[in-house]
Amino acid sequence: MIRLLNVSMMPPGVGQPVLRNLTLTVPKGEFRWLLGPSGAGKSSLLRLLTLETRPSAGQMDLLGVSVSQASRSTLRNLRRRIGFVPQDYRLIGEWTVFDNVALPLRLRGASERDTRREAFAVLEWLDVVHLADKRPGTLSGGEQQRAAIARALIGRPELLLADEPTNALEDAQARRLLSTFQELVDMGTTVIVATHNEALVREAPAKSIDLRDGSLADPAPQDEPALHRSGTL
Ligand SMILES: Nc1ncnc2c1ncn2[C@@H]1O[C@H](COP(=O)(O)OP(=O)(O)OP(=O)(O)O)[C@@H](O)[C@H]1O
Repeated sequence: MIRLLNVSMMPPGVGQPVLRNLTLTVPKGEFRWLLGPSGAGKSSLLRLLTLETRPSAGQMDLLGVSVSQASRSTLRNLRRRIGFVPQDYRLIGEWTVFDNVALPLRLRGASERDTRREAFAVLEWLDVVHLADKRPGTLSGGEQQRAAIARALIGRPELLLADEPTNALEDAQARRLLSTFQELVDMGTTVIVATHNEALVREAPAKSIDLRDGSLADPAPQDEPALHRSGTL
């Protein structure tokens, strides 16, 4: 469950908030599109939800943790429960795809045996297992994007956040990614996907968080109960 109550966010050195007074709830195991024109605040909201930045006002509860009151170690544990696919992938160029994907588990001190098993499982899931030994710089944009998605999924996150995860994918791959999101939702994962891809949104209609100029375009629907907890997005 994600709950924001009157949350604003003002980056340091910026005179005005880039997110204003957001109040919204996303129940566990639900999917939301994160929509809005360029500059509306989608990436800023994802940065809040990945705990890269903190609210400057308001209250944010993520996966049962009240973020403003949480200790450093609580936040560190919370971060491990969140998977993020950044817009720019952030793959480490000197490492193989396998090592990039394995990183979250290695940071947690998982055994090499478990790490290999999980890494190959997510690489297969994302259809990039044949690229395990390649370096990101030798891959196409779509391949790098799928590797970044595999890295976000390796820890079996309870919350998956993705920033434009289909912008380098061909239509068939984007559709396939939609079914991966559906599988995650069916497993109880909360999934939030920022996108400009209107065709994709039409293909998988679901509730959305609509931002305009740092605020919710239409605050009311966020408070309505979920219509679909399973089945199609
Ligand atoms: N750290 C920062 N310092 C200054 N301004 C910022 C900062 N972060 C975001 N902004 C501003 O906040 C606004 C929202 O930016 P954000 O990147 O969240 O929008 P977006 O909806 O993700 O846009 P796009 O679809 O183009 O990626 C923009 O006007 C941006 O310039």
